[in-house]
Amino acid sequence: MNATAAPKQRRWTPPFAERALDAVVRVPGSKSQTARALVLSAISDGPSTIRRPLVARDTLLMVDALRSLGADIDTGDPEQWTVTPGPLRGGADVDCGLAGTVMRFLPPIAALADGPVAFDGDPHARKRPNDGVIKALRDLGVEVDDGGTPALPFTVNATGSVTGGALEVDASKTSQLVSALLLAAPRFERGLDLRHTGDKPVPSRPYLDMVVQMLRQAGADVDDSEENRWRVAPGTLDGREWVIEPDLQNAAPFLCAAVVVGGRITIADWPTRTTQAGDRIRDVLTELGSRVEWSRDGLTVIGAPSTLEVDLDLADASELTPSLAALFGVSRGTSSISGVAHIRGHESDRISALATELGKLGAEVDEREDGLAITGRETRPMTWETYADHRMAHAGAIVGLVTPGLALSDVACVSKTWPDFAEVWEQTIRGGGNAEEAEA
Ligand SMILES: O=C(O)C1=C[C@@H](OP(=O)(O)O)[C@@H](O)[C@H](O)C1
Ligand SMILES: C=C(OP(=O)(O)O)C(=O)O
Repeated sequence: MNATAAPKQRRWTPPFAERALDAVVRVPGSKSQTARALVLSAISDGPSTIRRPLVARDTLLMVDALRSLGADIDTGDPEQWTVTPGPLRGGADVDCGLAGTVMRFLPPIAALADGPVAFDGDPHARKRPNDGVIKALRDLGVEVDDGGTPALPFTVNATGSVTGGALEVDASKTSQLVSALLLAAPRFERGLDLRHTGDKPVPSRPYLDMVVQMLRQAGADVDDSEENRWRVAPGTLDGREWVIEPDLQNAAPFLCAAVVVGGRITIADWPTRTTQAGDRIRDVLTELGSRVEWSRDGLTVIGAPSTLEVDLDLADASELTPSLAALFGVSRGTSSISGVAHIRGHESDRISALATELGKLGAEVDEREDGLAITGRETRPMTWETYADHRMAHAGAIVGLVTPGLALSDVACVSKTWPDFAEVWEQTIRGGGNAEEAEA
């Protein structure tokens, strides 16, 4: 199977949970850290290594794209990739798949190449918002040909350099616009003085701490002391060793499973300090009444099915929405999620997709512009549509724990960030998890 091609659909019946859970789960590396490490390594002055990278469709698409732009990337060892930068060349065709990180992070890098770079992706990727990136590049003096529609497909007509300087953007649809510009900024002749001037706040803020931290680790001079303003000095970046943390967003469905079914789930190697937005799940599950404990192995959640009544603003951790909405859809009580209007532009319109599927399941759902209120009711057998969205598949797996006769229309979409998700989920629910296997 070609790991970067759009996956062929596979129907899946997730396991029904027969007993309380007791498992240690090892989740693969952070998508967001792997993407940033790849980009920074490709524009550094020397070679880098990336330890424990995420090996999945999104990051392999990033690898392919950076190779076509001139980097030499060795992915032969899945535990450690090496990146040797080369001059950025034009003439490349970049396949973004459905990866927001590729479609946003790479156009500003492509603008530094010595010729045109064309971008396209999966059918739904053409619907994801990218007007911010295109407008920002034009405001920086880079010519972009989008055929009149500011979304994929488009071509960045690069000429080898970007002047940079002061720039205002509206990043309220996606934080990735800010991350994208900051990643390329050290290579702009005058660096970048970037301001978010939109009426609404930038969502998913922890990802901006992540990009600033990683830029500094690579030797960049970044000033983020003023709210909604980031200043990056021009300069070179150092090649280095990156160590990627486990992906906490991908851990979330497993932790939610402990609450739905009862029992304990440990996620191995949970970082004690992190900029990952998914770390928020610890506080959320504590607020929901679960026990959350650190141990030598990692982070353990001890859950029990109970009535859930919370109102969560998930603006900073919006990718948790599908798993938590699924949890609310199979629990007693009414809970709500707000602050996530922008996830209508994620891999699917997640608010509408969740409202539709949870409604079919039997839950009472109030779909709002920026979230959902959900009251769990008795569930009924159904086909849970996944909309080519990995996190909708995670949500379907959660509701399947207590819904006999539920099948997912497609589980292959999980290849975006974790090709083995379904197998690990089955092992975990049936007993054991995957940690011993990973260590063997
Ligand atoms: O920078 C990143 O790595 C990401 C930022 C977030 O994007 P949004 O700001 O669009 O939510 C997040 O949802 C996405 O999965 C990864
Ligand atoms: C929003 C997501 O991804 P992307 O990086 O494609 O925006 C996600 O993984 O939930």
